[in-house]
Amino acid sequence: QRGACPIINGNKYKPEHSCRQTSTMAQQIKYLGQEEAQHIDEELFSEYSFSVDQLMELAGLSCATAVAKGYPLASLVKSKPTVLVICGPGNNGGDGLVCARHLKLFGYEPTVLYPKRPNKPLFQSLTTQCEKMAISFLEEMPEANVIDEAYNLVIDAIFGFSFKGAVREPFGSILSVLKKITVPIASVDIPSGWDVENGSTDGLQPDMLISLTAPKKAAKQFKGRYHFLGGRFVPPVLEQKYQLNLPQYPGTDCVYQLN
Ligand SMILES: NC(=O)C1=CN([C@@H]2O[C@H](COP(=O)(O)OP(=O)(O)OC[C@H]3O[C@@H](n4cnc5c(N)ncnc54)[C@H](OP(=O)(O)O)[C@@H]3O)[C@@H](O)[C@H]2O)[C@H](O)CC1
Ligand SMILES: [K+]
Repeated sequence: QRGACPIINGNKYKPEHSCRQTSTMAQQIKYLGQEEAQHIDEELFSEYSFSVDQLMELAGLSCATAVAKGYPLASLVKSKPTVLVICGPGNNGGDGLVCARHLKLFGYEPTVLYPKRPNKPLFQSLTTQCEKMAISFLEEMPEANVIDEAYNLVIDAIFGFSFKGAVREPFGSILSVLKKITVPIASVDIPSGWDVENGSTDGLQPDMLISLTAPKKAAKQFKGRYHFLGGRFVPPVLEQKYQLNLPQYPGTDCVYQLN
């Protein structure tokens, strides 16, 4: 069923409808602006009483699942199933730590670069969980040729929907290296360094994008091979309030392939 119909009829999608039938009444999935994404996030915590770590766990699991679908273990070209996970200073970085842990459980060999660590219990716990699962942490960003030789792919969990302005160090240098690598990049929620609404013409060009909750406007500029939707935690009332028109996730899957 997945991808059979490009027009999505929110949670009222019925498989027996043909595309011709649904196109008259269906609406496309919504692409969120920066403020709207932040409002939804805030509402999930305040009105709906979710905790950050609950949603981060589901977001990170979605990312690991999308990676496993796009880059199955059997398809990897290096002798070991190595993955470099680069984590930023906010919740996007937290998603990356959760993703690394699930990738390890899925049989990958993740290594984490986490150069700016917030002094908060949540991020310290996520770091400890990774360390206790024998996931190693790098001290510094490797050169582009080293990444190409050592890793099958890179997970970009540096910045998400709160990114604004010119990139500050050390992330400017990290992004410059990422622009030079040839192994695929999978970006969590937004390709890091992209304007959340307008994208970027000379920024990263990830091979995979995993949009969380709903795609952000920048995702319209995404030209990579795989666009997944993840973060299957939105209560229907909230979805309706913001008219997200989310697709029906297949069965019990935590990701939906948009293209
Ligand atoms: N509802 C959901 O879908 C959920 C999504 N999750 C993930 O959370 C991120 C958004 O997380 P947030 O913490 O709000 O923000 P970011 O991770 O995008 O980044 C904030 C940090 O980045 C620093 N920052 C911002 N701009 C720059 C810049 N130009 N240069 C360098 N650093 C920058 C910022 O630093 P400040 O000094 O400005 O504070 C922050 O440290 C979302 O995208 C999802 O991935 C949740 O996991 C679950 C719910
Ligand atoms: K990102």
